[in-house]
Formats: sequence, C-alpha cells, structure tokens
Amino acid sequence: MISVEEATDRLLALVGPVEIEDVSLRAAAGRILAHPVTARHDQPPFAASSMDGYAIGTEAANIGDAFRVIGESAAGHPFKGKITARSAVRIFTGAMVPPGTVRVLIQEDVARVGDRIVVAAEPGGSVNVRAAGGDFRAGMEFDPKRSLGSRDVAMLAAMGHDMLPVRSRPNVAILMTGDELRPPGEPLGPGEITASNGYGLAAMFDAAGAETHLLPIARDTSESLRMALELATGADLIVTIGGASVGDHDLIAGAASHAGLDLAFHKVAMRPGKPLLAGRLHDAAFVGLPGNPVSAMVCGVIFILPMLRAMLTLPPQVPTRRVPLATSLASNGPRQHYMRGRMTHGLCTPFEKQDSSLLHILQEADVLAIRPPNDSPHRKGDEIEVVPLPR
Ligand SMILES: Nc1nc2c(c(=O)[nH]1)N[C@H]1C(S)=C(S)[C@@H](COP(=O)(O)OP(=O)(O)OC[C@H]3O[C@@H](n4cnc5c(N)ncnc54)[C@H](O)[C@@H]3O)O[C@H]1N2
Ligand code: MOO
Repeated sequence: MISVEEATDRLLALVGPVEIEDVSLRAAAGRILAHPVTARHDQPPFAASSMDGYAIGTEAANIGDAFRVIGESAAGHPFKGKITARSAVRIFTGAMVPPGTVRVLIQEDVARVGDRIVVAAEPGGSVNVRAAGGDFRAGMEFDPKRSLGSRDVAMLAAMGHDMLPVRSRPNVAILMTGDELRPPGEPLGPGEITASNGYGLAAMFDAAGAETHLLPIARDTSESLRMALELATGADLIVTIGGASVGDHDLIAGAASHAGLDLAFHKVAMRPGKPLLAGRLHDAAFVGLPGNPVSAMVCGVIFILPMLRAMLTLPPQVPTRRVPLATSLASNGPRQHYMRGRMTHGLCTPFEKQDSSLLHILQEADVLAIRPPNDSPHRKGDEIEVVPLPR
C-alpha cells in the first residue's frame, strides 16, 4: 500500500489546468482569474473633494478671510472654470475639484452671505482633496491568486472590468454505486439505506469551484457500472463512491478497468480511505472512493479538493496547522489516521468514536487530527497537526 503523500503525488499527476473562459463581473465571485488584469483608469480618475464645502485656491485660510463664490462643482457636474486666489467654488463630496484648487473648506467652518463666504472657524489641517490615482493608478496589476470574493469584485468593478478571464469550473461527475442505495426522501425497503455521500461531496466540490453532476445511482452489476461510466463522458474528473474494496460485489476496479482505466494505484495506507483507487479514464481523471460515508468525505477533503485546486491553478496543498491536544491518545496503527476532532479554546479533542460510518460525528467535527503511521502515544498538551474541515 502506498502512503498518503505518494497517493497525493500520483493524484495530482492525473490532472492539469482547466480551460479559460470569459464571464461577466456579476458571475465572477468564486471564480479564479486566469491571468492578471490591469486597471483601465486612475481611481479616482480626477482629484476629488472628500467633503461638502468650498474649494479655494490658497493654503492660507484664517478666521475672517473672505472669498467670492464663483460657481459650483457637484459629483458628475464639474465646474468649468478655474479658481483664483481669492475665489471659491461651492463643492460637494466626490465632485471634481476645479483647476487651481489648493484645499476644500468644510461648510461647517464658513459662513455664507450671498456670493461670499467668510472663514468662521479655524479650519483643520486636512486639505480634503483626494488626489487623482490616490486609490490606484491606471495599469496597476491585479491577480489575487485565490477565488474572487466580494472585495475583489468591488476592486475589479472600480478598475473598469465588465468581463473577466477566469478558469472554467472543473466538470466533475459523481457516481454513487450500490444495490442498497435509495435517493434521499424515498422509502427504504429491507436492506436498503439512503445514499448520502454523493450529495455531501457535490456540495464540497461546488463550494471549491467545481460544477458537479450527480449521475443516477448505479447498481452492483458490471453492466450498470459500464452504462453509468459512459454517462460520465465529458467530465474532467469522474468520482465513484462505493464498491472499491475487496468484496464479491465491489466491482468498481473491474468495471473501470474494463472501460479503459489506466490505473495509477489502488489502496492507500490511510484510515479512513484505504480502498481508494485512481487513474486516467480516457480524457478524465478517475477516483474511486470507498463507500463508507466518512471515508468518502475525508478522501474528498484530503485528495479531491487538492486535485480541484490544481485544476484551477491554485496551490493544491491541504492546509494544516499545529494545535495542542486536549486529551491523551494511544499509539497509532500502520495507516495514517485522520481522526475526526473538535476544537475548543484552541485545544483539539478527537472524538471517542471513529467508525467510518458515523456521519453525525463527522458533521460535529471541525478538524481532522492527523496521526502518522505508527505514531507513538500522545499526552494531553502535545502538539498535533490538524486539517481544518471545510463547512
Ligand atoms: N475484507 C475486507 N473488507 C473490507 C475492507 C478490507 O480491506 N477487507 N476494507 C474496508 C474499508 S476500510 C472500507 S472503507 C470499506 C469500503 O468499501 P467499498 O468502497 O467497497 O464500499 P461499499 O462496500 O460499497 O460500502 C461501504 C458502506 O458504505 C455504504 N455506502 C456506499 N455508498 C454510499 C453512499 N453513496 N451513501 C451512503 N452510504 C453509502 C454502504 O452501504 C456500506 O455500508 O470496505 C471495508 N471492507
Ligand atoms: O478505510 Mo475504511 O475507509 O477505514 O472505513
């Protein structure tokens, strides 16, 4: 059996960057820029007043000084003339300051009588003018190298972009397999269970930037699996769930191989997730996940999310951090164990129950505590590496 590190390397070797497409700014949140974009103009494009008041053409303004008001500059309606030393222009926040402006007096500091203003209070030190390009300059490069968030979108809008080159969403096909599986909401006959993993994984992959399709549940027959794999044609990544182990009805490895799978590996020294298999199936990467609900979801976090990040040209590494343990732990066996745990006040408590069928434990967990193969026992307070679980 290969190690988690070796499996990760082989999985990442199965994928490459997805195509580039143009999307509208409104559809850009959550997407990844395919290349840097540049600001189309200075921001602000002109020197602008930051306050409502009067633009004047001199730095010196002492109590009692008078200025003649020669016009008005409002946002979107610039004053057409020029300011001289003893004149003033009524101005509003965001309006272009007229040529010759040295500062803006806020209206609270002046008294207006007819077409004259008189400085009535000591103006503060601020000139109340925002320089052209004071936020950013035309030509400035923007490349956040992460999925675009609301602040990035605001920035791109201000930079003058209505369409953006982004990485396509990796097209993922998920195939749940098993005669016992019924879709959620359907009544259960004898021996049947509700299919769950595919839904959780689809939500996980879509949140990571994929476009995931859930194929109809396949039965445990070679014919059903063959037909189902055909339905996955066109996907960048095919993920099957279940039937990956060694039982008489675990047919995925055989069916995928029959369909043309170029196998990269089968079985990883990890817990949960041991029966994982992967390879290339025609034009797609192929990953066969174990059926146990926790195994499938943990493998999604540890293996598929990095593959999706690589396809989106993001750094693929699984994020980890070191935290102290709130409890002691017995030694670990030969497989790398991803223990479901919970963080409280900065300390990690792995759950008592770690069976890979227990979805309610996974749902309550917020980290996976990593126990390397044959890890020695730990005392309370020892530091351990954890993977934060995505919501
Ligand atoms: N003799 C051995 N038996 C098993 C081994 C082994 O090494 N030797 N490995 C065990 C491990 S570890 C795992 S993990 C499981 C995984 O096996 P499969 O990938 O073949 O999964 P299934 O047998 O199809 O299903 C396991 C379990 O999960 C349920 N399941 C399947 N799909 C779904 C779904 N979409 N949603 C919810 N639950 C699902 C299924 O009903 C089973 O209960 O094999 C061990 N056995
Ligand atoms: O590897 Mo299995 O996923 O422990 O239950």
